Amino acid sequence: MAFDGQDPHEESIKVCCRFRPQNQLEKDQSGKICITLGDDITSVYVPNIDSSFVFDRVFGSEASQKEVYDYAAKPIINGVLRGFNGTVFAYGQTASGKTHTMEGPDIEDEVQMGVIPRMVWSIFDGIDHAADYIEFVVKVAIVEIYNERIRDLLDPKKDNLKIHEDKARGVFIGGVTETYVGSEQEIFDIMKTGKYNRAVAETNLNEHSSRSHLIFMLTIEQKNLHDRSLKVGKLHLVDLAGSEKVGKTGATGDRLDEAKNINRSLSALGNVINALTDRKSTHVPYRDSKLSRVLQESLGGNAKTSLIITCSPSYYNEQETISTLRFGQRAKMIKNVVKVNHERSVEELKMLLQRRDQALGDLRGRVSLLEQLLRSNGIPVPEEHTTSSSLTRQASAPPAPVDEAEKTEYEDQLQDFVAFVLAALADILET
Ligand SMILES: Nc1ncnc2c1ncn2[C@@H]1O[C@H](COP(=O)(O)OP(=O)(O)OP(=O)(O)O)[C@@H](O)[C@H]1O
Repeated sequence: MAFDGQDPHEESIKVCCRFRPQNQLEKDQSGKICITLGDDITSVYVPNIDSSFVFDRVFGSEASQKEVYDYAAKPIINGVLRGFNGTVFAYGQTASGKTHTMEGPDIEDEVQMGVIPRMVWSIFDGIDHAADYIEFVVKVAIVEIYNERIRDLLDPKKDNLKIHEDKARGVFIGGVTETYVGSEQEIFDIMKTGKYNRAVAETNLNEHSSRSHLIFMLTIEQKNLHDRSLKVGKLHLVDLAGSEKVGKTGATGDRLDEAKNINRSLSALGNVINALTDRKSTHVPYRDSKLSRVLQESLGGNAKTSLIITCSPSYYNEQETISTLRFGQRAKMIKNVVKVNHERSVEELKMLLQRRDQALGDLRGRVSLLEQLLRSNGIPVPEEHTTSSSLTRQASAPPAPVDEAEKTEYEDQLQDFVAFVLAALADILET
């Protein structure tokens, strides 16, 4: 495995906190604010619990979509274009601004568009500016996790997809529809299809968009046409379900089950984060929920990850805001180990074999030339040899290679043999 000159290295998760403006309900409740933002743009103080929380960046309610994207998501997208895995996810209570941040109120409006549409523009911009010997393939998939089932939003009949893991691909969702895309507009159309399929389920199965986790997955393969090497970057953009406590929702019956499932997957996510940041913990419970399993590489694994926690500034939602801030603070301690996913393509391997065969041919030619020289000087040419040490005692012709695995050994022996003949010739010249 090659790493594009960059060895695997540790990288902390980047955690940003975004406060939205107060909504009408909050203004009607009293309009009181429960937080004070620090002048340093990285801290937020909660007077009621006399605690400060420090993040990589804290965005106030006036922060633009572009500012949030440029700081929290763009570096991750650039990483994916260099062959790293990347994840941007939004966590916060219902109506705190997760969807506003990830999608935005209008995915085609330049000012209002959120992280996902901005990412689409960045990716195609990156592709347009890449060297012309790099060939790109971009694939998109969209799923939601609802009541512990993974549903394919590009083919809703697939409503219980399974998670698999193997050495080459890491953790992945088996059988998910991956659509090849060649332009920004194609991705926007796919996003609309996904949104439509999600909305159809909504009318059938209660209103659930804020109760399911939405995962937008994008894979970028880039083939270098010069050396045939292949890099694969995977991007996960995640809009989580609301994180509020079950009690506050006033849910009963099916809704209560739903709320418990959301809580279960979010608390499983919290447990994973706790285990990753607790030195005493030896087991990370990724398998306790579909969500934590899908995000396995993003938390403590091979991915550049950015978490955007979204909060209400209102006194009315203070408890949820504090719990979100604590979640973010804990996540900030996670260290991932990231590396470029540099895979060997079949063409690259064929080319390397071809080069080695050529080098072997060159060596053989050199050997027969040297043998002729030996013979013309009346020196007997050794018949067979096995190791370099036996060469010094009894020179011999190298054995024919049996298979590819033996070629390297054969090559070494040829080189030893050439060295031996050169030494013999040097002796002749001296005498
Ligand atoms: N930073 C912001 N600036 C202006 N309006 C915002 C901001 N964040 C959120 N809003 C508004 O607040 C409302 C709720 O936001 P949003 O739907 O994004 O919440 P959510 O966290 O995704 O909720 P859910 O968990 O239900 O999906 C929306 O009307 C949205 O436009």
